[in-house]
Amino acid sequence: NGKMGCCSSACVKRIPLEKILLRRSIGEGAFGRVFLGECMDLERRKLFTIVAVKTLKGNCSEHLRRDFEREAEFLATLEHENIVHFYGACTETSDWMMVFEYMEHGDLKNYLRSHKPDTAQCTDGLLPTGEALTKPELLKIIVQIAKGLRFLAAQRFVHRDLATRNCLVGNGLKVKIGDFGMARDIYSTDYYRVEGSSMLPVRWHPPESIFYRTFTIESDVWSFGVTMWEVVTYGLQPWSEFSNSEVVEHIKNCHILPRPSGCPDFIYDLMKGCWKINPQERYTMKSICELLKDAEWKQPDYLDLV
Ligand SMILES: CC(C)(C)c1ccc(C(=O)Nc2cc(-c3ccccc3)nn2-c2ccccc2)cc1
Repeated sequence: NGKMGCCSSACVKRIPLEKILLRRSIGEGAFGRVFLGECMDLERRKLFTIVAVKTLKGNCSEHLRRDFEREAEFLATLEHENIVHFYGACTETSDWMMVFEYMEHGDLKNYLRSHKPDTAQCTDGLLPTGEALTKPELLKIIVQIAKGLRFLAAQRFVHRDLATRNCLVGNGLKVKIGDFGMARDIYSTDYYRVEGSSMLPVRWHPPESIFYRTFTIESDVWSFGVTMWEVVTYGLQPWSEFSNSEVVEHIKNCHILPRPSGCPDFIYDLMKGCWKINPQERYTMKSICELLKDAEWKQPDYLDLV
């Protein structure tokens, strides 16, 4: 089900079943469930580690199991502070388990939506669960996703589904790219079932991915631009005024998302650099990280009242 890349020599750490304690379900999807749990003897000097455990339903096909194995092998090779850490797998029972680091605040899309400034809050009736995120904090989130994606690009890994729904938030506003394959269940409106093929997140895809089904490091850069737009708007739906089929038309006509109110020009210029129609003209994640390095959110808020 996932799209993790080629199998690698890295062996996956085998975690014995008796070391894993599942506490409560934190996610339910078509292909399995995710639990909050504890894992013994995972880290030195620690009796147990709080973990997120993704289970793969026991009755799934042999093909899915092979997929699962390959994904686990590949995940084990990716180590970066902005990529969700994968500890290992347990295949002793019919329900296989993948053990990940636990990110306390869940997915970034939900986190942004529940930390919006008051003004925009009352529209959807959601009560703020915490303080609104400040502009400098939004920039800090964008920088962390950029570093994670730069690392994946350096590993020649094409993600194909970068979006805030597939990023996770931990304590201290730690943000990492990673997910449990639940996005199509939890955020089904982000996906469009194109004729006969799988569900595609067309609002995050460049023209070449939608029309030629090519996915590259450069198409991930386009998705990063849309992900920045999501962060700056505290989790708005891109092209929310259009249906999926209208969005496909829009992208075909080279329309790009408008500058969100309050978004500084230097951030919107970065987005536009990710949305060049010619993939080769788009910024690289390396150049984006450079440009973000010395940037702060200088734009005072009152400017977006004009
Ligand atoms: C950022 C890293 C490299 C850590 C990464 C990259 C890709 C995925 C991924 O591909 N997720 C993913 C999608 C689906 C998926 C479900 C249903 C339909 C279509 C796709 N499953 N998974 C999944 C499978 C096993 C473990 C966890 C996640 C995750 C992290």
